[in-house]
Amino acid sequence: MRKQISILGSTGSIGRQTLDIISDTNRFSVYALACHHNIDQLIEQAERYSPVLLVVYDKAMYEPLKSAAAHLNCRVSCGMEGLVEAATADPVDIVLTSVVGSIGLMPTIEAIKAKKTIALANKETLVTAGEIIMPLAAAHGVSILPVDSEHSAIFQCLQGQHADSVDEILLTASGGPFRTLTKSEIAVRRASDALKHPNWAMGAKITIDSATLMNKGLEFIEAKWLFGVSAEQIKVIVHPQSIIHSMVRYKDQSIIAQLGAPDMRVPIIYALDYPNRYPNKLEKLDFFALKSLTFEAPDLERFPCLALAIDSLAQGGNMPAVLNAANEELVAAYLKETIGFYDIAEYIQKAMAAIPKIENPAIDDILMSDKMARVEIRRLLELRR
Ligand SMILES: NC(=O)C1=CN([C@@H]2O[C@H](COP(=O)(O)OP(=O)(O)OC[C@H]3O[C@@H](n4cnc5c(N)ncnc54)[C@H](OP(=O)(O)O)[C@@H]3O)[C@@H](O)[C@H]2O)C=CC1
Ligand SMILES: CC(=O)[C@@H](O)[C@H](O)COP(=O)(O)O
Ligand SMILES: [Mn+2]
Repeated sequence: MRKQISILGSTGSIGRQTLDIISDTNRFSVYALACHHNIDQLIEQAERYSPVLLVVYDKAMYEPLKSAAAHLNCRVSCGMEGLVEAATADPVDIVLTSVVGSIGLMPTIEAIKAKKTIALANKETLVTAGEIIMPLAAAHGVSILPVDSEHSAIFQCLQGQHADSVDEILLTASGGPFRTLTKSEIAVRRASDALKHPNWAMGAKITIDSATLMNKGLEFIEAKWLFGVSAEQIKVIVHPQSIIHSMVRYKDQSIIAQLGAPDMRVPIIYALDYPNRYPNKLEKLDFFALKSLTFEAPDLERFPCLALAIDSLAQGGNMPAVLNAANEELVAAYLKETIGFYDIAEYIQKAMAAIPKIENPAIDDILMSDKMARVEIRRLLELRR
């Protein structure tokens, strides 16, 4: 029986690679495809993959989507209700959450309540509400299968091992495009420079996060919740080649690593077809073509966003949600070239200081904190105009 999959964010980098890799298999049927506003691409995907449901989040695009989909045999929906419908419909087995940003939180929660397997690419979900999501998934007997390459690697390194034999998680980072630059050189780099990731072709937001090392900070928080370790048990190691996708050090000093070419289709299909290893036709990693694998410590002075993310986790409560929402707003501003590289860290810090801390937040507190952080960032950026 083919598994029915809903892809939230099908028009993005992860969504497109997912459709690419599953079209080589006969394991999956596409139940729903969802996007923010790129309905032209959504229609092209629908023509090829024949989903039952198409969703556009932007309500202004609902009528245009309906007209464009008139020749297709599928339902059309919009807004958060549409995303939730895609995430919870009865026939759906797996929900791939590959939207960007904290918008992924509510559909994921509803999918968990509907007992769907979650293939989680959207790291912002666990960053903002990992403390709520993980127990919720456990209570509903739902698996959260990581798609993020490092977390897929760690998950693979943990297979068949006892949780209490883990010493630490070694989370690898490429270091991004500014790894070798001085602070004053980085300070004047623009989004067009930051968008040149050395190893991965990804969406704009995560690519900027890689340049600031916020991506590694978000992944640090994601790892804490996914694998139930303490922050002290997670070490970030800069590994510029992105061949080792992460490692686990065990208490006997054995280290298990997962390696491969930097290709997201590997962790995507691993999550979707877990525990199988689908025999795909992707390029084989050629060890003799690799010059070397190197390692460095992260520099928190040049990349303060990593320290801020770790600090938000130490503060706990709603602070990671505040950090994340502030970062989303600031990355959007950096992409528009209205702020500089180091403004991102500076204003995140300001938002974290301004928003009242909430211990043990409920989902409504998380959503409110997310909103407050965005309002605060917009206010601060308006003031400096
Ligand atoms: N790209 C990668 O290699 C990796 C990505 N991730 C994570 O996966 C997630 C997606 O990243 P990526 O694919 O790069 O991002 P992209 O920017 O390439 O794609 C984002 C996708 O989300 C959709 N989207 C955005 N907002 C909404 C919304 N409100 N409602 C519905 N759909 C929405 C976009 O639709 P539209 O096209 O209409 O704007 C698009 O389909 C992020 O959380 C990222 O951190 C994790 C590891 C690797
Ligand atoms: C492909 C993937 O998982 C990204 O999150 C990637 O890890 C980004 O690279 P760095 O953040 O290590 O630069
Ligand atoms: Mn990653």
